[in-house]
Parts: sequence; structure tokens; C-alpha cells
Amino acid sequence: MASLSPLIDQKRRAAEAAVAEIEPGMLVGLGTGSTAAFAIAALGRRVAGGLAVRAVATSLATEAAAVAAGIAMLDFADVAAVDLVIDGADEVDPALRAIKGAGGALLREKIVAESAGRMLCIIDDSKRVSQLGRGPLPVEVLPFARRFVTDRLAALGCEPVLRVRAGAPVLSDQGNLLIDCRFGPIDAPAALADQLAALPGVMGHGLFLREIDFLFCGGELRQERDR
Ligand SMILES: O=C[C@H](O)[C@H](O)[C@H](O)COP(=O)(O)O
Repeated sequence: MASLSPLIDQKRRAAEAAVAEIEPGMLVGLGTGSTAAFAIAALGRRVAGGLAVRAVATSLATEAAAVAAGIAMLDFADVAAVDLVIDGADEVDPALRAIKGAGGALLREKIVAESAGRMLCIIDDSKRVSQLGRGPLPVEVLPFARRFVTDRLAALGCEPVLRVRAGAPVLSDQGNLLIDCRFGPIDAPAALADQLAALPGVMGHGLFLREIDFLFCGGELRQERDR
């Protein structure tokens, strides 16, 4: 797997560049996934060096990693807003619209992103796409509504596949199912987001169309959203 190492290095450099934006006293949202893990490690080093910040996690896995890194954590249930959130993505298009959720944390990630003054997205080059839909769009579904929602998702034009690991459905941190929807190229992501949000039983979806403010790819700030 030697060919993967440049991308892993890009993740690390993107994460470190984003963590350099954190200022003393900030309340920081910590994303989930392999790229966010580099950010947690980098923030842990800054905290060990004396930086006073507090953070909230977008998943139980991130919470555990952040505590292990020595970062002071708050329960997001007690928090209305964070100063910034640093998180990865599965796909990002030129307008900084993204698909997230391959790690199953999309719902908490979207809530924390919505609460954030700024969202810093950290990726490697492999995540840049000309159009969203190269891979599946994760949808979080209430188990009670599994069959109903699966049929409605198919009617929207995708191939819905229940996420399974070792023969059992993968559950989100909330105990919900994850359905990965292959739409192919998504021509109208905002309309699709509205359709998904209107489906009872859909608890969240991985389209992040307006949350990202800054994109770090590798060690550089590559792009700031036009507002
Ligand atoms: O649910 C998972 C998240 O949306 C991740 O941020 C996303 O899948 C990117 O993860 P990674 O940095 O491991 O590619």
C-alpha cells in the first residue's frame, strides 16, 4: 500500500493546517474519521504545549480519542454553539458542497457543523470531485422505518443498500441504521437534500451543501466559500 502514503500525508498536513487556526479560549468541534484523527492528535499536542481550549465530539469514537489526547471535552448536549469545527469529508465539489457519513457520524457532524461559527473541512486530493455522487450518499434511518424509507429512497432514483458489517446492520451512535444510496452524479443536490429531509424516518443525510467555509487539502488553505 505504499502508493497510499502521499494521501495520508495530505490528510495529516490538512489537519495540522486547520488546527493552527484554533485560538486560545475557543470551543472547538472535533469531526470523525481518519483525517479528523490527525486533527485530534495535532490539537492534543497544542494542548500539551499549553493551549487552553475546550472541545465537543461528533462521535463516541472521537470523544474517546480526544480524551486520550488530553483535550478537555464538553457534552454537546450542554452546548449551543462552537467557534469552529474541523471535520473530514468523503467528496467535496468545486463549490465546497460535500458528501459525508462514510464513518456513520453524519447526523452529529451536521448538528455540530450547523452550530459552528466556521467549518474547516480537511481532505486529501482523492476527495475532490467535479460533481457529487461518485460514491454512495449515506442516509441515517430510524430502524422502525427501514422498509418504508428504503422504498422511498429507491423511488428517488438510487440503489439503496443497508450498511452491514460482519453480517449485522451497522448502527450509528444513536442506534439508527445507515443506508448507502448510489445515485450516480447528483445534478440537483439542494433539491435532493430537501426530498430526503422531508421523508419521515430519515434522521439525517450526508449532503453538506452550505456548511463548509474553508477547505484544506494537504497543507494549504485551498479555498474559501464565496458568501
Ligand atoms: O461519518 C464520517 C465522516 O463524515 C467522515 O468525516 C468522513 O467519512 C471522512 O472520513 P475520512 O477522513 O476517514 O476519509
